[in-house]
Amino acid sequence: MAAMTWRPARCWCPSLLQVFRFQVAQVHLGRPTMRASQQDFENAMNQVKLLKKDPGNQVKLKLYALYKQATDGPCNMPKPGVFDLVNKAKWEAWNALGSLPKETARQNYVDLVSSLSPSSEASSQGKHEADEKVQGSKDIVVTSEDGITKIVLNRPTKKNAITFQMYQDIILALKNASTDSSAITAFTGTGDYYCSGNDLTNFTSASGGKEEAASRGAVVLREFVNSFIDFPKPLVAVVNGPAVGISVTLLGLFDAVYASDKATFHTPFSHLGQSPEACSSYTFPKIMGSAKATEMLLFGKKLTAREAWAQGLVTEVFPESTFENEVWTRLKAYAKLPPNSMRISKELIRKNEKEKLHAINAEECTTLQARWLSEECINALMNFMSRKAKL
Ligand SMILES: CCCCCC/C=C/C(=O)SCCNC(=O)CCNC(=O)[C@H](O)C(C)(C)COP(=O)(O)OP(=O)(O)OC[C@H]1O[C@@H](n2cnc3c(N)ncnc32)[C@H](O)[C@@H]1OP(=O)(O)O
Repeated sequence: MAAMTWRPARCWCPSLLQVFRFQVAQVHLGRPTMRASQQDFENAMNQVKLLKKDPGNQVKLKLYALYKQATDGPCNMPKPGVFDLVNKAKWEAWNALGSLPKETARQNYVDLVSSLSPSSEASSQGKHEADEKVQGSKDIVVTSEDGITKIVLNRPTKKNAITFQMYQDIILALKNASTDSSAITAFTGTGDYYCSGNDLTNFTSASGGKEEAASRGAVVLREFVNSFIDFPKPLVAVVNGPAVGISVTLLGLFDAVYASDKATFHTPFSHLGQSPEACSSYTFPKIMGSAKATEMLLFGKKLTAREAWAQGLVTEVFPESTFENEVWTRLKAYAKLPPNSMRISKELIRKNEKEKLHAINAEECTTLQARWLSEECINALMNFMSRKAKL
């Protein structure tokens, strides 16, 4: 293979790549404790698929590089284009391993996978086994009592950012809640955040090319938002803390929004090279007027709970100290009202716009699918992922 001339190209995110090269160099120097068999290697590959906790992008790039080195040997692919940021990061990772022998790469891969805390994974798997059987993942917890089905975003270490699995779990939870014995369905978050929106690694960690990931994302998003448009029972958001992105835009499809006074409401779509979703391109101007909607959806103005209340996005703001007690006491009382009457009244309020909302949702998803492939968006996602990588 012709020696690859390596020019110190202007890195799109030098800190991430430098950190990554440094880490890969460490792996390169790693001395295999024993020679991993092919079976060990295959077992390690299967173990990666079972990891419950996302190991982060640096580790995933390292795993990718060691896998390629162990199976294909030294990097033999042409360097991707400057704007193909994700594949360029993967190419850099592999190329950084140089002439590391296949056997050593295989052993390092096995060692790295086994270091991703399999014991704690096992205990957490045991601990959440029951939950996952019910909801599909431990990150969405659904309970039903006092006439209220509560759907809880339960990923506090990641500010309740929504993964692809969580989108699916919420769709299922709403489907089940629409026919269960509860009168009201409520959403809330665990920890200090309500929700920090879409998990920004959803696309960078997705298998297949970025076009496939964007297409799949648009399909999931459209189904996800439709499940809110079509939900037949009173739907209440209990906003326990800061809300970002899709967790804010969805509020236009809720029937009531109760917020702690520590909650904030932020839709940084332009910053992310993205565009509005969850019908907010229609509901926000309708709720707060086009100028206030522009400040949020285009300029990314973050609102306090009181500002969101003044603009009609929030129904009522409660002091943090009494928020949980006041809101759940009120919802338990509302849940005792005749459920069919509430459902029929909601249908009267919403039926005239359902078709329009479905069409708006479809258009927003098509627009977003293109935005996710834009350089603006890819750069923004990479910047987010490298913002903590410091040398
Ligand atoms: C099917 C696809 C549907 C797509 C629909 C379109 C939806 C669009 C949106 O929702 S756009 C909005 C996306 N969200 C964001 O841009 C927020 C990004 N996060 C942040 O800005 C900050 O994390 C913060 C302001 C929310 C909190 O900051 P801070 O208090 O400093 O905490 P950390 O940043 O350290 O966060 C702790 C931990 O959580 C991880 N994390 C937080 N938010 C996200 C996220 N949205 N995606 C992925 N990961 C997130 C963060 O990386 C930290 O992880 P670490 O401890 O570093 O492993």
